[in-house]
Amino acid sequence: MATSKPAPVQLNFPPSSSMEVLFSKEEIAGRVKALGKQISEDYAGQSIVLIGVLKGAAIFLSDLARAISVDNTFDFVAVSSYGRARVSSGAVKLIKDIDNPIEGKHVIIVEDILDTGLTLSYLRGLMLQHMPASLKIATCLDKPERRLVPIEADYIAFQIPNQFVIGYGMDYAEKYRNVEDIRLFPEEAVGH
Ligand SMILES: O=P(O)(O)OC[C@H]1O[C@H](OP(=O)(O)OP(=O)(O)O)[C@H](O)[C@@H]1O
Ligand code: HPA
Ligand SMILES: [Mg+2]
Repeated sequence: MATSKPAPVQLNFPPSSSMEVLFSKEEIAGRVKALGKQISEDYAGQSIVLIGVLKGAAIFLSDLARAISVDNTFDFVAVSSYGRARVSSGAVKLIKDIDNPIEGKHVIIVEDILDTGLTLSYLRGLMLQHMPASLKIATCLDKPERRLVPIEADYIAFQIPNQFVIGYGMDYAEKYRNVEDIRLFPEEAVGH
């Protein structure tokens, strides 16, 4: 009797230098500076808590925090999500909560990318339970075509079409987070 095993997933890791640059590090720096200025104006005279979503948002948060001139502190959360691309149930689970209370504080959740919206809509609900004075969302990238739940960011560096990207914190199978530009990951290299 023939038994058929599922084929092992083949992951290809082409060099990032072979990938098309969508946004150069200079363009990113320009947009981050502009967002920092906008946030500083919107929160003039107040202090804010930035909450980064590990791991993707770490690099954007570190640049954004330094582009904001009003008092700010930061904290991190981590979530695990299961088969986001394939399963529409979109189960998201918190695996690291905030370290410090945010009740009565002005909070901005910071993400690298808003894609289906499942991660941010889960986190927004969770953070609202902590009764912050206000809650907004800043994202480096917004991929509106992929949205499965209605959610929008308040601060967006760039909108992108439905293409997979890497760099500036974003990974493919944990690689390429340290790439300085945001680049298009080639469709043909995605593991099947
Ligand atoms: O809008 P969504 O469809 O929910 O997708 C966006 C989320 O997915 C990625 O994180 P991921 O869970 O892959 O983990 P990572 O941040 O550690 O890369 C990305 O960093 C966002 O957090
Ligand atoms: O385009 C993407 N790149 C990396 N991680 C992601 N998570 C959701 N979309 C993406
Ligand atoms: Mg993430």
